[in-house]
Amino acid sequence: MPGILVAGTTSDAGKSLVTTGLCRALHRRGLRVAPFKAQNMSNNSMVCSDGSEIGRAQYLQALAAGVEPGSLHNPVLLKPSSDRRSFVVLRGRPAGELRAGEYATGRTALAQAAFAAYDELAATHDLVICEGAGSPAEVNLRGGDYVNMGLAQHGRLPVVLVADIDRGGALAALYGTWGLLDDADRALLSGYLVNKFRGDESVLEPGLAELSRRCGLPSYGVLPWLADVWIDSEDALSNGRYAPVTAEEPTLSVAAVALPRTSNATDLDPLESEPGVDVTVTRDPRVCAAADLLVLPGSRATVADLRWLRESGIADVVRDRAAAGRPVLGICGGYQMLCEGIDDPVESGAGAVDGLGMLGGTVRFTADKVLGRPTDVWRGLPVAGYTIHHGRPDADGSFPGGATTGTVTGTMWHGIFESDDFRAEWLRQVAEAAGSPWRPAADRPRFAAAREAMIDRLADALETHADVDRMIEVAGESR
Ligand SMILES: NC(=O)CC[C@H](N)C(=O)O
Repeated sequence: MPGILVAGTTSDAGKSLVTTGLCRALHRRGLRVAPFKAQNMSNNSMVCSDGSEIGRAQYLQALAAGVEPGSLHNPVLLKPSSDRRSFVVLRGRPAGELRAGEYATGRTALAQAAFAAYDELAATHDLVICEGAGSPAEVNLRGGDYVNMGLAQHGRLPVVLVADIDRGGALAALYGTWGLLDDADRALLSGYLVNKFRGDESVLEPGLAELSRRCGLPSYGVLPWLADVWIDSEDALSNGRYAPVTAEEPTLSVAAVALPRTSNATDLDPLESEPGVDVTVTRDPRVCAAADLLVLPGSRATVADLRWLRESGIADVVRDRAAAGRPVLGICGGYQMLCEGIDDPVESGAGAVDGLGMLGGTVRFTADKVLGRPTDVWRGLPVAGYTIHHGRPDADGSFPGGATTGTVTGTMWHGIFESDDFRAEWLRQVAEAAGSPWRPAADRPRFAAAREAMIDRLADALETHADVDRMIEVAGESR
């Protein structure tokens, strides 16, 4: 059965967006389509209904494709805990660690599992839309590659190269990618797609014509810059991802700490989606002190990030805020940091260390990983979340998945702010405690509906600006 590989000339070229949009566009055309990413390196993950853990982006792509998300869609997930070490999730379950030097040697088993997952998807769908990682032109990594050209060769997949024209150098990046591949890999390139374009397309046209003339690759189209499309990202929390609040309305300011090993940064998306709530991702203690709400997000390295928090001066801000009755929220790793003590022979191997002591009890890390999708009712409002952690605090349940003492709250659950009524009511209380005039608007957008609409806008953009027919056609010729 056919497939296609969406590869990027750089990280962040928009592969995930294109893959998501294609999944929806082909699903709308009545095709049985599935997303696939052989290996994702990300700390933004999600728990599927069968308890397996995959990248957030692939989870969303499966929803866009109208299929139940599962570990087949992202068989290998590497969760970096330092620059030289990653936790391995294989077919949705923890499978040890990988160190930087082992990338060439320790990955044969991962490649086999990834190819087997692709074959299974390909056998049961009309079309598999594969997303590459980074750039396929990293020829130094080509030997053990199973996510870019290695996968393309395995499945004989035609490749669509996506280039980000917003950052500049898109033509050179496309030409350079074409030029660096060996003949066998180059033969699989089927065309390119220019992404994030703003301005007059007729100015770009001669550049594309020259590029096509030189490398013989056709253009699949030019996708415009889509300002109002955000997506469950695989990348770490980064400043500038969130649009500032511009209206002359009361605002609730939220400072989210950019921990070095932030995990599940997507927890902030529903807060950002709330009209009048202004989320700033920061490492500045002054911004953390001034905000109405301070959020410590999840972390893939709780003890190391707690040390960083102390060194940054933000731990002092947390203490001052708690003493002054100003709101603080810790999510998962952030909650663990707020507890009295942490006993961690697993993630950091540090043993017993002091926490910030804002919430009670000791967090105990165990080798087995908690993966779940719990639900609760808080003040009559339904709350749903998901759990991905080794460390278990003594949560007293005074808050879903956690505890509240005064204005300091912790939860082990990710994704809880996607529960619309709960989000509004909790933020209303935060605004009151912080002395902010912000109140939730009656006609607030529902988060899941907003995300669905975004997926549809992506599909519309592809149908309008890209040659989707030709992509289906070349995919059909792949085997
Ligand atoms: N998702 C998280 O924040 C995980 C917290 C911590 N690293 C743990 O495994 O327990």
